[in-house]
Amino acid sequence: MPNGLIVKSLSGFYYVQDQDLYIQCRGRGLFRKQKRKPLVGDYVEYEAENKTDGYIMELLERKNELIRPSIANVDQALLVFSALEPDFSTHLLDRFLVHIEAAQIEPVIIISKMDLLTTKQEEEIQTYKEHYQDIGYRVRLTSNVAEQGVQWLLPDLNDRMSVVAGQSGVGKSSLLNALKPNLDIETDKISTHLGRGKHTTRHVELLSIGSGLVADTPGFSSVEFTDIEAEDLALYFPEMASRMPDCKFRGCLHTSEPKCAVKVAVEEGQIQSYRYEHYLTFLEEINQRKRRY
Ligand SMILES: Nc1nc2c(ncn2[C@@H]2O[C@H](COP(=O)(O)OP(=O)(O)OP(=O)(O)O)[C@@H](O)[C@H]2O)c(=O)[nH]1
Ligand SMILES: [Zn+2]
Repeated sequence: MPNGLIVKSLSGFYYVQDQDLYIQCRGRGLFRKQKRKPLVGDYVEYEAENKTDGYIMELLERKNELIRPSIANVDQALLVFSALEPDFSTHLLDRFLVHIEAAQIEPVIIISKMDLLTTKQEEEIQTYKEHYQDIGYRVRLTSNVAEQGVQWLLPDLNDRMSVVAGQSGVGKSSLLNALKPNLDIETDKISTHLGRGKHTTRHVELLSIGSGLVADTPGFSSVEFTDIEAEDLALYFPEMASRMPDCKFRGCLHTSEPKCAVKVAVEEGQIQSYRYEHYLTFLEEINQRKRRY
């Protein structure tokens, strides 16, 4: 049976892309009975009745699943933060990063509105950029995305599926709109093909850019640690995770335990102290939440 990718879901139809084929499918009745809902981003087995219509017969295993937007198999999140308006906050950045690490999604940290900064402020952002790069993260700085286009971002988008996320006002829509000139070719083709106007109904759609896919709608804008356990938190700080095996005690939470390799690294300046402070804050939040239940 042929395999394809659901690139759009609208009014009970799933649009399955299989190389050059673009097939309007219905889900098998069985899915409803089993309470399984095909999602945009799902890889599926389908049966085509002809070149344009078919049925989804089986959903292949999902790597992950986001709620908003409702989408499966996300590889990467473009985490947008503005340098100013709203002010850049490592606290908020770390909060997003923990969430993304826990979901096993690769982050790309994008810091927008660099054009608004004084030289001194710019140096500060450059320092943070180095800190996060040292941890192993990709960091991209950008000014006026609209004029800049997206050439700078294209290499990051290839061969994977991305979503855009970040708090309100940071420039997520601006980024998506900057991607659009590239995208319109694809969307136009698809719309004509389906004989309906473009963007008439709000829906999630995967758009191809270069050899990558991007969900055409901003994703989550806030995060809470609802499903993260205290013992796991340090795993989502890569620079702590790599040092944990050297802690004296198994199950070390890196707070007041003796011979903690993480705390030694903080004291020696190998781990940024603000990162460690955020770890402690998040740990406290997780423990508070536990006490409430
Ligand atoms: N100076 C400057 N302004 C920017 C930049 N990127 C976005 N903006 C402006 O910032 C404001 C917010 O941008 P949006 O793209 O709407 O932000 P958003 O993240 O989509 O916001 P929500 O829709 O509220 O989630 C708009 O007025 C943009 O024109 C930038 O790189 N430089
Ligand atoms: Zn420790």
